[in-house]
Amino acid sequence: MPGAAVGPAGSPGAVWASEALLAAAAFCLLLLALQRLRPPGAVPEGLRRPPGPRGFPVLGNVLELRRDTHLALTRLGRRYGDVMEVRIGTRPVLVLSGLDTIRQALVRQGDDFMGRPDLYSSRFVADGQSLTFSPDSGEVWKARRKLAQSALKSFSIAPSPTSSCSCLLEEHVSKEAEYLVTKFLQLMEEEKSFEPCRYLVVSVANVICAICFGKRYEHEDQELLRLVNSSEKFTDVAAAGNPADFIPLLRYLPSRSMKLFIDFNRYFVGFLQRRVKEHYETYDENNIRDITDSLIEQCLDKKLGANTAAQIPKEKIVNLVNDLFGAGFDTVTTALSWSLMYLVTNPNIQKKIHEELDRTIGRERRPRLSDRGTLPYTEAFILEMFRHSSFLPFTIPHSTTKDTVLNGYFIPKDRCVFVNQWQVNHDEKLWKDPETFNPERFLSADGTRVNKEDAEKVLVFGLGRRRCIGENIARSQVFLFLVTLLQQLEFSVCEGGRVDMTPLYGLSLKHKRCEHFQVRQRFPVKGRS
Ligand code: HEM
Repeated sequence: MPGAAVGPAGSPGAVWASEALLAAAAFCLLLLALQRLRPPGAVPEGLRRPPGPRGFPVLGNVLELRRDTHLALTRLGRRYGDVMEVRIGTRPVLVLSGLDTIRQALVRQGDDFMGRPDLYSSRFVADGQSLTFSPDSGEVWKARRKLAQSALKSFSIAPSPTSSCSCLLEEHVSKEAEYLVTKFLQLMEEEKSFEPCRYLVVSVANVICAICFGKRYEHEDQELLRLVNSSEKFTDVAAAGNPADFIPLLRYLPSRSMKLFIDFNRYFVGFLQRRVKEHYETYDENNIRDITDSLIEQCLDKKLGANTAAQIPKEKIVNLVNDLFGAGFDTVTTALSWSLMYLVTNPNIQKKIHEELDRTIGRERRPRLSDRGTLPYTEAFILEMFRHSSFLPFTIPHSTTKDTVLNGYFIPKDRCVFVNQWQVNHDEKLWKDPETFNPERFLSADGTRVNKEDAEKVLVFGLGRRRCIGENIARSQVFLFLVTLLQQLEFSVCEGGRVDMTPLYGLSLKHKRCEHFQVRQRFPVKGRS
């Protein structure tokens, strides 16, 4: 059309211009749509994929990570940085190190990193309904977490109606710790040496049993012993990096550890179901005895509709007790057993704790939770035990809830994330001589107080949305158990007895049990209040 390219509005030229505009707009829309059709996981322009080691086809980096995964990933992190990607089988896993990077991900970008991956082993925990391990991180998870937190609070910090203790938790722990003192002295008389973990685990389990079920077990109770003494069957398979979680083929091959894991979970659920059934049979709405009763109350209250529990399917309320009981005994027992190992291998440190206890609490009265702020050396010892042992080397695996960016790296939705707590606690940029066990590193120059900033660098309870809900209870328990034991007893290992502190990798790092423990009573017990 001659002359059509120029002309006033309404002329053929104007029609051309608007067609060109339309075409340009359509082209932009098409580009946008194509961008949106970017294959999942593909890196958008201007961003990078996290660096990481090349792996073998099919296996990925599994051979490098097979043993002491926390150490292997710490070594690799030194080379590739705080945001690194490895492959386990064909599945990419994001590994986070460095306190600042972990704080950025779990706290400042907490919503993006609060998911849990759908791992094969998690399907067997609490019949796939676990608050802690299941992939749910939506509204139901939030409501369940809130309910579990409030139940835990009600039955631990609530005042004790029957004793002079400041709260129920203090009452339960004091009772169990006193029992341990008597038991250890009796074992010394009868056998001259003993293995302490077997007794610690029942006492710690009794504290969480009292809170959850209002029940205490004898140390010889076979039903409880079978449960608490086989927890390593759980921690072996639930450890970060278990190949069967990432390489589907392995699920079809016979595996002894997987079979033990499944059996353990079945027994665990059965044990808890029996307790819940007993509670339903004796339930009295005017006498809410423990956490199980209070969860039953929430279930029955659901029809009222206004409370948090209203959003949660009924069966997912009472089985919250699985998570509380499961998380509550192995972790605190492991903390106490590492503490005893550090005490017997560092007698000078034990002596300083004894001196502090004699000076501050004396010998006439029982230690209390309120003594916590008054024993800086003992607090520093506990912090150093958490840091040095880092017995939960990783948090429970996280996953991303949407596409996100961390430190300039693109991280797609549903990426499995390992958070390396061990690396933070042994980072030379944060700690002087990190491999040395030295409680003093947490104390002010005059030794009279714990340096809060240093204490907050120790990473054992996770951070952000998924941070441990039992942290306060756990810290209080470790403190009161230890202080009550150490007020009365001096721990040592009999002559020639070997103490092997090599950590054995799992969800929690354990040490080999030591049969050669001895105790000495520090002073005769008389008329204690
Ligand atoms: C020294 C003892 C303990 C340590 C070191 C510890 C540590 C942890 C860690 C690292 C996590 C995972 C955080 C994450 O994934 O980012 C966690 C989660 C959890 N802990 Fe603890 N914990 C201890 C004791 C307890 C106790 C006594 C209870 C309850 C009675 C408890 C209940 C839980 C629960 C329910 C979760 C799951 C939270 C969620 O997924 O939302 N923990 N804990």
